[in-house]
Amino acid sequence: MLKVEGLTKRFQGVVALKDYRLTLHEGEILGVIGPNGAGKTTLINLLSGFLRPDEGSIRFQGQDLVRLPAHRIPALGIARTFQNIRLFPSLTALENVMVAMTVHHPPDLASALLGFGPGQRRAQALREQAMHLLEQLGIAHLADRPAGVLPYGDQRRVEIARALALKPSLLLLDEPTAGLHPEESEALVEQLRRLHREWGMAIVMVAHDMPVVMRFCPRLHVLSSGALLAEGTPEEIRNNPLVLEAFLGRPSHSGAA
Ligand SMILES: Nc1ncnc2c1ncn2[C@@H]1O[C@H](COP(=O)(O)OP(=O)(O)OP(=O)(O)O)[C@@H](O)[C@H]1O
Repeated sequence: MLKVEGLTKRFQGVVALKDYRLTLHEGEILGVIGPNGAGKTTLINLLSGFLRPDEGSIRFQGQDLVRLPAHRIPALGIARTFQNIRLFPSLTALENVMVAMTVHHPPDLASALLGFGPGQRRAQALREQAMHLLEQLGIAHLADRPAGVLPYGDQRRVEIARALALKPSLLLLDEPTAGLHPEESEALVEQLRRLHREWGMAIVMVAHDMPVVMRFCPRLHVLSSGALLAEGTPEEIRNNPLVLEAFLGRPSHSGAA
């Protein structure tokens, strides 16, 4: 469903991503790991259309994403979350999810969703779908609370519910467990696993949290200084000397643990 070739992005003198390639199949889960500044968020920004590459191609279900205007990408079924959560803080959790649904619906419904204009019956159906998404993430009881006052972990869940409201076939998660306690991370990963089983969307998850990535992702890419350093199963990555060196910042044969 996704084929990326030769993807390169520079910021002034910095090469944030260079010559990156990826083939992702329907329903596949890929974890992307790497030290700080390795290019992980840049990759998510490129795949979601937030950034344009300097070189390379991104083909998603046969379409060339690089040539499409960024605002058309969510409607194709690519949804993302952000490392630093970006919700509308004064809208309720439910409203945050409903706003995302307007991507697939015409403006009259968008206004109905927000409480005015025609299309109120369809709006009611979508309200129920949004509620169902909050239920699946275990936060239905928070539907009417302003998103900005929710605990961090619940804001992450609202963000994931909002991404799912796009009915994505590709979900891009940027550090979904950042800032969560280990038990919270565990619970969120369990919910993601269930959602993946039910929905079957492909997922690219960028994360620092090794236990989470290793448990959730059957296949990993390791980025280092913008380059694809290694790929493989969690087991292969764990035993790869290049990866140890990139993470520890010294040769793995130095005897350092
Ligand atoms: N908008 C930007 N302007 C200038 N440089 C940038 C910009 N975005 C990223 N960079 C640089 O590109 C490189 C890759 O950054 P990126 O945020 O993709 O890394 P990362 O792997 O996500 O890091 P972290 O784990 O710290 O979030 C870094 O050197 C970063 O400073």
